Amino acid sequence: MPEFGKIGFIGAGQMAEALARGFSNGKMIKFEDVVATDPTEARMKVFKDLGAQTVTDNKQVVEKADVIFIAVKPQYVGVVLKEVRSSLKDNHTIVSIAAGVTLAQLKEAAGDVRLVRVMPNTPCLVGETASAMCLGPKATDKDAEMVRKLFSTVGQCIQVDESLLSAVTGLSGSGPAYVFLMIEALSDGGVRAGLPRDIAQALAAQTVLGSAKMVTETGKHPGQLKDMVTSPAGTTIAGVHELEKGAFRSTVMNAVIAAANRANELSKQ
Ligand SMILES: NC(=O)C1=CN([C@@H]2O[C@H](COP(=O)(O)OP(=O)(O)OC[C@H]3O[C@@H](n4cnc5c(N)ncnc54)[C@H](O)[C@@H]3O)[C@@H](O)[C@H]2O)C=CC1
Ligand SMILES: O=C(O)[C@@H]1CCC=N1
Repeated sequence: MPEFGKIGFIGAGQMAEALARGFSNGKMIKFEDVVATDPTEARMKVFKDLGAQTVTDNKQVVEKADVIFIAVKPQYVGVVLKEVRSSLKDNHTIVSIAAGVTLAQLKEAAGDVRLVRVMPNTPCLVGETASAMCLGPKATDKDAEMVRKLFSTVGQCIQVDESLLSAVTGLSGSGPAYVFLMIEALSDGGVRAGLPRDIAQALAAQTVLGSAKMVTETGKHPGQLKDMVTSPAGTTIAGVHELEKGAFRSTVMNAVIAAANRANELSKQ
C-alpha cells in the first residue's frame, strides 16, 4: 500500500496535471497510484499517457482513491461533490483546490466528511509551489500532516485561517501569471534594447529566479536589496524612476487585490 493510498483527481485539467506531475517528480506518488477523471477525452489522454488510471465516472474515482483532489472550476465543485456524496466513506480525505469555494460550501455539498482546502500554484510542477491550506472541522492532524507532506515535496504549504485564503489566492495562487508577465516584459525590453530574444528571455528568467532567491536566502527586506542595485545617478535608478512613473507597485498591489476580490465573489456564487 503506498504511503498516501491512492490519489484521485476529479477534474484532470491544468492544475491537476501540475500537482500530479509535481508529486510524481517529488517521488511522493507513482502514477500507477493515481486515478483521474475528466469529461474531456484529451485531458484523460494526458493522464493515461503519464501512466495513471483513468475512469469515466466521478464516483469511480471515489471508489478507487483515498485522497481525492477536487480540481474542477469553482462553479462545478458543488455539482461534483453532490454527485459523489453517497460514495464517500471514512477512509476519504477530500482536498479542494478550487478558488473561493469555502469549507462551509464544501461541507454542504459533500456532507460532514474530512475536508481540506488548499490553494496551490502551478510552480508545483518544478517543485517550487507556494501553497496554503486550511482544515475543515472533521479533518484530523493526520490529514494536515499528509497534505503538508505531499505539498512539501513540491514546494511549501503554509497552514492559515480560512479567512486568509482569498488573499492567498490573489497573491500566490494567481501570482505566477503576474511574474510570467513581468518576465515577458523584461524580455521584450531586452529585445527593444537590441538583445536576441533567446538571450533576453534567459536573462529575464534568471534575473527573477536569482532575485527571489536573494529575498529568501538573505532574509533582507526587498527594498534594501533594491538599494544595493541602485548606484547614485546610475542606470538602475533611471529604470526604477520609469517604473514609479507607471505606478508599478500600486498596479501590482491592485492586481493582488482584484484577484482576491474575485475569489471572494466566487464564494458567493
Ligand atoms: N490553474 C491554476 O494556476 C490554479 C487553479 N486552481 C483551481 O484549480 C481548479 C481547476 O483549475 P484549472 O486546472 O486551471 O482549470 P482547467 O479548466 O484546466 O481544469 C478543470 C478540468 O475540470 C474538468 N471538468 C469539468 N467539469 C467536470 C466534471 N463535472 N467532472 C470532472 N471534471 C470536470 C474540465 O474538463 C477541465 O479539464 C479551479 O477550481 C481553480 O480555482 C487553484 C490554484 C491555481
Ligand atoms: O485563475 C484562477 O481562477 C485560478 C485560481 C488561482 C489561479 N488560477
